[in-house]
Amino acid sequence: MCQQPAIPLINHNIVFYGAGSMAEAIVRGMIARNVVESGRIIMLNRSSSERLAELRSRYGVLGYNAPESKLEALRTAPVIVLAMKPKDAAEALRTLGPLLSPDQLVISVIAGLTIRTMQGLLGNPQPVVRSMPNTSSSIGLGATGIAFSKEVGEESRRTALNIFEAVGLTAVIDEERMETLTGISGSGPAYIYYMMEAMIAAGIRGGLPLEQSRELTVQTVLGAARMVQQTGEEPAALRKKVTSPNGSTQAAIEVLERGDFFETVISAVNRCAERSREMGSALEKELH
Ligand SMILES: NC(=O)C1=CN([C@@H]2O[C@H](COP(=O)(O)OP(=O)(O)OC[C@H]3O[C@@H](n4cnc5c(N)ncnc54)[C@H](O)[C@@H]3O)[C@@H](O)[C@H]2O)C=CC1
Ligand SMILES: O=C(O)[C@@H]1CCC=N1
Repeated sequence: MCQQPAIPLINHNIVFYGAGSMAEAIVRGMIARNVVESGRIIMLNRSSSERLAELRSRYGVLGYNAPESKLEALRTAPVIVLAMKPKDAAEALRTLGPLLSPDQLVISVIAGLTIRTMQGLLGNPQPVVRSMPNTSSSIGLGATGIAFSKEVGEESRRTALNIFEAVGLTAVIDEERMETLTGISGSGPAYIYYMMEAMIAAGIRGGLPLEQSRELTVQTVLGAARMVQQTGEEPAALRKKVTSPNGSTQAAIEVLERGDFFETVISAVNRCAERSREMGSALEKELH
């Protein structure tokens, strides 16, 4: 279970600029861990007041979409988390740049958006953090990659780490590795869900009721992940322990091998990384 800090760790306002799935996952995780008071979280959305009302009632956060309140929140927050889709990022950064003072920290969760492009679109060498979290942050089991611009001081580094450590594991990495990390942990939950969809479907086709097939699949994935974590054994070693010579598992693995499962997963991770770079290049073009 998560430990609950007695005193909220974060005692300043955090603005989420973009109030979609990823912003909600981080906010939910932080509030569940009690690391920040909900009144310190301000969520901004482009237009949907229903979405903000939903977030306010679910988490007790503040939510603004009126232009003046948004600008005021952006001007004054010590920390701004950029959490819109890449296609909306350039316009948002251009709006944000002139509002900021040099001590405000901008943390992006946007896939592909580089530190250089961020600072270029802001129009100044603002301290910025490039991060790549995942949606499991909402239950405190996130995995977040973090890279800092050279302008980020020790206190701001700690601030960014506090946010993401509150919602899971963090890995400080060189920015050049961020696309690979996106391919593993940023998008990774979707690959596991896809695998689970297939396992559940197979159970149903084999005659198991949906609920049973679902429960068995969930427990299997959870148990397998915990086994790797708690035993410290390599996945390959644990796989061997399940695989009796000439048994049922071996037969199943042979089918996966015929489908080139191992290399297919690696290709998927590589394509994800490449797509992140493509999105980053599209944003970089906005500089010119
Ligand atoms: N969903 C995921 O699993 C992950 C997403 N990300 C990144 O998070 C970012 C957001 O993704 P999602 O939350 O999935 O998208 P989403 O579509 O659920 O949310 C984006 C939100 O930003 C709002 N928005 C757009 N422009 C705005 C503006 N100018 N001012 C205020 N609000 C604005 C939209 O109205 C929308 O509510 C993306 O850049 C993505 O690369 C990163 C890691 C994982
Ligand atoms: O699919 C996307 O582009 C985002 C980035 C990582 C997870 N979702």
